[in-house]
Amino acid sequence: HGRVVQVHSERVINGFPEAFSKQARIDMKYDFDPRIRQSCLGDRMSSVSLKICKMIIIGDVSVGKTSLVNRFCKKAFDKDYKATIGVDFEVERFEILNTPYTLQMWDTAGQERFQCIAAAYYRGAHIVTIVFDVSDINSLASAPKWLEAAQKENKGVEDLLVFLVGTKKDLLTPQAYKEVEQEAIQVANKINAEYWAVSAKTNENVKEFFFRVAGLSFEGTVLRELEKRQFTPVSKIGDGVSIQLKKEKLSSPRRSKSQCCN
Ligand SMILES: Nc1nc2c(ncn2[C@@H]2O[C@H](COP(=O)(O)OP(=O)(O)OP(=O)(O)O)[C@@H](O)[C@H]2O)c(=O)[nH]1
Repeated sequence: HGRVVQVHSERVINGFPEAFSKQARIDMKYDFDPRIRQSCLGDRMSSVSLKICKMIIIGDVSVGKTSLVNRFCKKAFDKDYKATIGVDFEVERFEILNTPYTLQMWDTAGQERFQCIAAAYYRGAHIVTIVFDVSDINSLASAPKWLEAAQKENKGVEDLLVFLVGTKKDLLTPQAYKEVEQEAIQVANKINAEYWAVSAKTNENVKEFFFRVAGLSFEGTVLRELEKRQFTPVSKIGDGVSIQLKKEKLSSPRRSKSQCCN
């Protein structure tokens, strides 16, 4: 119990991470839920349960999925394309409102021939990031198909957080980008996703995007935990009593419908 892993100062989140676009955002809030601030900063959340969310990163071949993850996790950009074979895995540890939080990132292959391997890793996702290339409009048109594939492996899960991320923003002029953005926002709204545009090459919006993912998924996790505790007779929020929640193994194949991330 307690904070055993030191989180890098670059991964500390105290303010509520903002959305990229007012026209295609998942929520309309500008701050963490007050109940979350109260319980996290009062240090009542951190010792109780492990907060881990699983994000899958999907999308057409060569749109820039691996580059996006590598820019954030390794601070690197490789201009040469190396196909992802099946799936790659990265972990980032955050500290959000004094509370340790882990984001697992499953970077999957876009190539058709690796699809059946990759799809096996969609299961148990809490966050779905669909990536497209802003300089290739066909890759945007594929977004609904990718979401369907993710939903197929997560049947009955109602609270998937979905992001639609346009990459390679550096390749377009501002005017050309604006035109793509209009279409992307329409697609995002249609599939209930939050829209972002980034460049792994220039690092534009990369950190902001991952912070937003971490912030929103963390909030969802903590709120569910608080709700669950309200139904736990031995302890109420604020009474200072520590309760034991069962930790699930990292490799747990699926969560139940309402127990995301715990
Ligand atoms: N200019 C530019 N090129 C990028 C950007 N992101 C990725 N690329 C390039 O696009 C190509 C494909 O990038 P990857 O990250 O390997 O694409 P991927 O989606 O992971 O590919 P698969 O996993 O095989 O589907 C590489 O040559 C990258 O250098 C970007 O933001 N700007």
